[in-house]
Amino acid sequence: MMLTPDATIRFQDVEQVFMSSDGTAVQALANVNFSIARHEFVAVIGPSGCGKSTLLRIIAGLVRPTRGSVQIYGLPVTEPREEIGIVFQRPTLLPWLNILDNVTFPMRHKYGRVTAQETERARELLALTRLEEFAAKRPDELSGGMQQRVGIARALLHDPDILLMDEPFSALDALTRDEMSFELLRIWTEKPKTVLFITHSIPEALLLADRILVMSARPGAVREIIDVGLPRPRTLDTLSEKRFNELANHIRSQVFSRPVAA
Ligand SMILES: Nc1ncnc2c1ncn2[C@@H]1O[C@H](COP(=O)(O)OP(=O)(O)OP(=O)(O)O)[C@@H](O)[C@H]1O
Repeated sequence: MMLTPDATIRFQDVEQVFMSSDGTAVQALANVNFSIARHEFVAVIGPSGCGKSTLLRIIAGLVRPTRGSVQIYGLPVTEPREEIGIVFQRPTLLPWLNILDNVTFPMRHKYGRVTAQETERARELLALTRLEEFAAKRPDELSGGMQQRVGIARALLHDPDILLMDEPFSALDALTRDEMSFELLRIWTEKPKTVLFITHSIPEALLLADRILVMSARPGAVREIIDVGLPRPRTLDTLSEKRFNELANHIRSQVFSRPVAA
């Protein structure tokens, strides 16, 4: 077995079977193998229901795989871990708290209090996500894109080394979505992290990721791992590069074509 010494996240022969409410077994993942290196940005793309969120929830320690193992820094995942931050599709902010208190809320929830240092850090993160002027506002005074940035600031508060993002921009309009992608790249460059980013958007995956994991339809398995290899920093010009379009076409054919029957 080849060891990847610098692997931050490692899936080995992972299989996931769920029991659905009517008692039938649903195989969500079959034989998933891959590794993510430290501070690598990996996007996951694949048909609806192929197990992308399940993959993320296994890394987060929220689901135990039926078979196989997942390791973070060489240790099996047995429960949620401190070094992980998660950003979901919608940020679920608390409407009665202002933006600053929403960012520090996980600390208050977990430890019953927020230290001056954490508040200071939350302010820094609001600056990083370009929201410093909105610290005292309530969530409903912010646009969808701004609320999503609050969700990102909140996930970064405990300075996680690993960031798991489950379609974080899918509820946003196309322009805001592009803007958020560049914003995320800027944050990731300033504060490098290992990122697993689930998306349905091929351009988004190409713009952001070092590698793209293309999954096959349920039961989900890794169909192909693509080295994006587009130069960084990525800009709007990246979208019109020849390689960008070639890769986009290739991924499209992978996601939409059915596997050949054995
Ligand atoms: N807790 C659960 N109990 C039963 N079935 C589940 C559970 N979680 C997920 N599944 C099933 O596992 C399969 C994979 O679900 P998952 O949400 O991981 O897919 P996905 O690729 O993220 O989908 P989408 O792109 O539509 O968000 C689906 O068929 C889903 O119904």
